[in-house]
Amino acid sequence: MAKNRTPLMAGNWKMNLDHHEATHTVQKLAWTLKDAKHDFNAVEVVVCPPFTDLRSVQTLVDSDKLEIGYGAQDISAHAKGAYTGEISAAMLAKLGVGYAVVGHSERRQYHAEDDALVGAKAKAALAADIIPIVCVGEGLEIRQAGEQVAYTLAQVDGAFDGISEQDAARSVIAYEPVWAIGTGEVATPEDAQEVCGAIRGRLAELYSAEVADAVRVLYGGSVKSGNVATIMAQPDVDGALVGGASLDPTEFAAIARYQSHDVGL
Ligand SMILES: O=C(CO)COP(=O)(O)O
Repeated sequence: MAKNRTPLMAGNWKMNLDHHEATHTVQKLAWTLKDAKHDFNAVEVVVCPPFTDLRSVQTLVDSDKLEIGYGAQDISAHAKGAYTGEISAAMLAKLGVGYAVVGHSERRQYHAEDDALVGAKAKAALAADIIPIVCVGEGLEIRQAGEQVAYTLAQVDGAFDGISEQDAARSVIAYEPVWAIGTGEVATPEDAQEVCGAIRGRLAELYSAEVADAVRVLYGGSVKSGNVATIMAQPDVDGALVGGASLDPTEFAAIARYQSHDVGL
């Protein structure tokens, strides 16, 4: 069955590239895609730089009328007030931010974020019309025990608890098996499909067939231009959340076009 969801290619830069480098990278990405006559309506392209880059990226995107979207890597669950170091959804919305990654495994691991907090962040994003990219995925031990589906679906249940059908329908979920992040150990297309398909099935149970059909489920973990096409061929994979390979604009442009690009990554 043909997918009727617009694929989304999102680059998570993590803690890389200052605001000067961000400007160069987004410019080069835009030019490369323009040269290739990329249809941004056919495949959406988004970068998620560090917070300190967002204003520069906004200025560039606005002044050059780029079709590249941009998102944040995290968002506060709180609206405002005495939360030192946090960035609110309203502040991000003011910068034209369209997406926010929530619950990335690195935040779960290093900042002890649990499903309840991830859900609260997703709700804060949605309330400001920012689309949350809710990250889920199992670690190596869970995978070795064959528990990846149950584990990941429990994360989906927790993160979407209390989120309305309408809000769920415009959310994005990224399945990122922790063992495949930054390791070069990409999940097989079948591994990705197994869990992405199960996530869609769970959305149908939690909400409705319409919500399950609307939500974009991304795969993330060592995605490169050389493996993106087979991953994207899976029926329930609607895009990729790309870490390391998104720092190279030529490579990320190739990924967005599902085309192999030999940069030796
Ligand atoms: O964590 C990731 C994206 O959020 C994946 O990172 P890599 O693409 O570097 O494996």
